[in-house]
Order: sequence, then C-alpha cells, then structure tokens
Amino acid sequence: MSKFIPVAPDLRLSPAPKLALLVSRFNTEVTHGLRDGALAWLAEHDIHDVDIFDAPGAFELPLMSQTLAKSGHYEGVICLGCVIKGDTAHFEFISLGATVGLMQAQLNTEVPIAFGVLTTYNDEQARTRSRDDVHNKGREASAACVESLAFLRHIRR
Ligand SMILES: Nc1c(NC[C@H](O)[C@H](O)[C@H](O)CO)[nH]c(=O)[nH]c1=O
Ligand SMILES: CC(=O)[C@@H](O)COP(=O)(O)O
Repeated sequence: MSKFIPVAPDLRLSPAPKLALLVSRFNTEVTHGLRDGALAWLAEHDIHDVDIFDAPGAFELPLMSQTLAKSGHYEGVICLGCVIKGDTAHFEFISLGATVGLMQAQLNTEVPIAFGVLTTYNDEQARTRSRDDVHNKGREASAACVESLAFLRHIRR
C-alpha cells in the first residue's frame, strides 16, 4: 500500500538553511517587490541567513545562479526577475533562456534553484504579482526553494 510521507509540513527547518537571493535589476520596481516578498516569507519561516546579489537581467540568472549553487556556500538559490512583453521577439528569447537555463543549472548542481521570474504580457500583470500580498511570486519562489531543499535533506540524510 502506498503511503504519504510529509517531509517538512510547516517548512520550518532546523538548522535553518543559508540561501542566496539573486535579483535581476531589469524592471526594478517589480523585482524589488518580488525581493521583499521573498524575504518576508523567509523571515516568517525563521530563515535570516540570506545573501542578496544583483543580476543585470533575467538572461544572466542561469550562469550566476549556477555559480552560486556550485560555490558550496548555499543550500538553495532563489532567482527573481521580470520579463515584460514588448514589440519584438525579445521577450520569447529572454524568457526561454532564463527558464531552460535555470532548470539546467538546478539539475547540473543538484541545488534547488527557484524560478521566481515573471514573464508577463503587460505591466499590470507584473504589478499584481509583485505587490505586498499573498499573491507575491517572490513568496512563492522562497516557499518552493525551501520545500525542495527540505525534501533533499530528508532523502539524502
Ligand atoms: N528585456 C528584458 C531583459 N533584457 C535584458 C537581458 O536579460 C540581458 O540582461 C541582456 O540581453 C544582456 O545580456 N531582461 C529582463 O530581465 N527583463 C526584460 O524584460
Ligand atoms: C523583454 C522585452 O521584450 C522588451 O524589454 C524588449 O522590448 P522590444 O521587444 O520592444 O524591443
């Protein structure tokens, strides 16, 4: 018979993990909202040991996050960014590069790398996902990173 194995139901980990938060400067008014949401969620879960780094844009996130993950200093990396559709195909390439690159980095390093990158059709969609409320996607990225690393701790113990 199958059984459900809850690994860390309340996501309060002991010892608390050290994390890296990598924040794209492109569309800063949005990415800083994501950053604040991510940090708020972490603080609510007693995670305070977080090093914050800037990235120029979403396209740079894969290499920079892979380097952070490989450094051995961090148990998880949370990437935050915002790509908003413009007039050209640029949006598709940046979004695809970031998505595929972050997945590759996560699998290459076996360190959780959260994808907190908005890929929206307009400014309003980006604003509603980066406000100081429960819909903030930075909060979601922090939760995903911590849940993944709780799982990895449990399986690798
Ligand atoms: N247009 C957006 C970008 N573009 C910049 C790229 O991410 C990159 O920094 C540049 O191509 C140099 O390599 N970045 C975003 O994060 N969001 C955008 O909407
Ligand atoms: C991510 C984008 O598409 C945007 O910043 C670039 O705009 P455009 O396609 O109008 O050059």
